[in-house]
Order: sequence, then C-alpha cells, then structure tokens
Amino acid sequence: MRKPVIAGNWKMYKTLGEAKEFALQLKELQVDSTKVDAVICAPALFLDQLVQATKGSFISIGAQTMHEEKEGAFTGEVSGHQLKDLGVDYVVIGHSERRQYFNETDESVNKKVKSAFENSLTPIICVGETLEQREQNETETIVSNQVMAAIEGLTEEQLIQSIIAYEPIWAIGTGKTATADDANDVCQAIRETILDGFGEEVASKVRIQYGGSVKPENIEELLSKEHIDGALVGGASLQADSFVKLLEAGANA
Ligand SMILES: O=C(CO)COP(=O)(O)O
Repeated sequence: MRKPVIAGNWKMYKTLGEAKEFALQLKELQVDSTKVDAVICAPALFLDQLVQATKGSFISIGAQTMHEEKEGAFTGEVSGHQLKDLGVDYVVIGHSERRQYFNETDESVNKKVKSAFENSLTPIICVGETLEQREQNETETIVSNQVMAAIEGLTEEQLIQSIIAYEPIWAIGTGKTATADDANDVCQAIRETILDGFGEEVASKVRIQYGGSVKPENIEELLSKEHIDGALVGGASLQADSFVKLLEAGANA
C-alpha cells in the first residue's frame, strides 16, 4: 500500500509571524506519521525559520519552486543546492501557476526535477489540463505528455521517490473539484503512462496526489479512490485546524 502524502502549498500567503504561529499550533497536535506524510510548501523567505520550528515534528518542509542550476547570476531565484542546505526536503515543480506566469515549460520542469534529485530533494511534479483541453477530451493525452516530459531520464529509483500531483487548472482556487471518479481516472492514466515506460513494479509504487479545491469536506472521498495517494492543497492548508483535518483523513485512508 502507498503511504498517503498530504502537502500544503501556501503560495504567496502568510507573513513570517503567521507562519511561526501555524508551526506552533501544529506542534501541539499528534498525527501518526507512520500513516501519512505531511509537508508544508512555504514561501522561500521563511523556509529557514519553518525548518527550525518544525524540527523533530511530523511536518516536513518544502519549497514551491527552484532553479535548476546550483548557483549563478539568476536574480531572484533559489537553487536546489541552497534549499537542501537549509534543511528543506521537498520542492513543488511545474505548478500550473509557474507554467502560466513564469514561463516554465516541460523542458525546464524536467531539468528542475533532475536537479532536485541531485540535491536530495523530493520533487512534487505538477501536471494538469485547462478547462478548454478538458472540454475537448484532451485531458489524458495532455497530462500523460506532461508526465513523460517531466520524468524523462530519471532512474527507476528516482521515479519511485517522485510525487506526481494531478491538478486540473480549472479546479485550482475555484471551489470546483473534479469528481473523485474523474480525478481517479486521470491518476490511473498517469500510472498507466508510468507503467508503459517503467513497468508494473515502479508504477505501483509512485505516489500520485490530486489537487484543486481539496478541503476537509471532500478529501475522504478523494483518498478512498484506488489511484489517489494524497493531496496538494492550497486554500485549505492555510489554517492549522483545517490542515490537521486533511492530515487525519490521510492517516485514516
Ligand atoms: O494549486 C493548488 C495546490 O497547489 C490548489 O489550490 P486550492 O486548493 O486553493 O484549489
């Protein structure tokens, strides 16, 4: 059985004080970390403090993007090498907002994924279709192509460690969730893509999350589906009580 992984993506929300307060609230709570992996992907500017504040707890810290080079003249960017040095363990790569507003492409996503592994970071690789693509029945083709491009050149071992997040763009921050069955169908298509390239054993081990308006009210149904192994959550990860409910659902899935 694959261990569920629940990751909060805070996007460009929270001040340092609010982030520390959140970490304090979480530290008081008990979540069975043998049953669920819990990750907070925070803005880069307070990753350091969050790593320190959550040390020894069930929470791991992730970044929301990274540059593929180790260092260089890339104003405003942060490298995987720098993230690892802070004690960060995860990094979101290829989020649709990065693809849309910051020109990330399948090619740059692949480079970042490889660089994440070079720096011992676990990539959460985001894929997903637009509403228009869904209406034209292109979802599975688009998503499978994004996955193939992102994982190109990875070893089996690296692929098994990767997390893939299926996030239909039309469901992000809109309150519109894909139905659990629709989300499961696309996650299954992703697994079949991996199966075609890497075989059954690898495909059966890769964890695939769903993301897009996940909240405490709908997470149980999503996680009950065979191919959904967790969630990447924006809005509902911003409050500690709501995030904990998501983690509990993960631990009980
Ligand atoms: O983009 C998302 C997570 O990466 C989803 O955001 P929402 O949960 O706010 O829809």
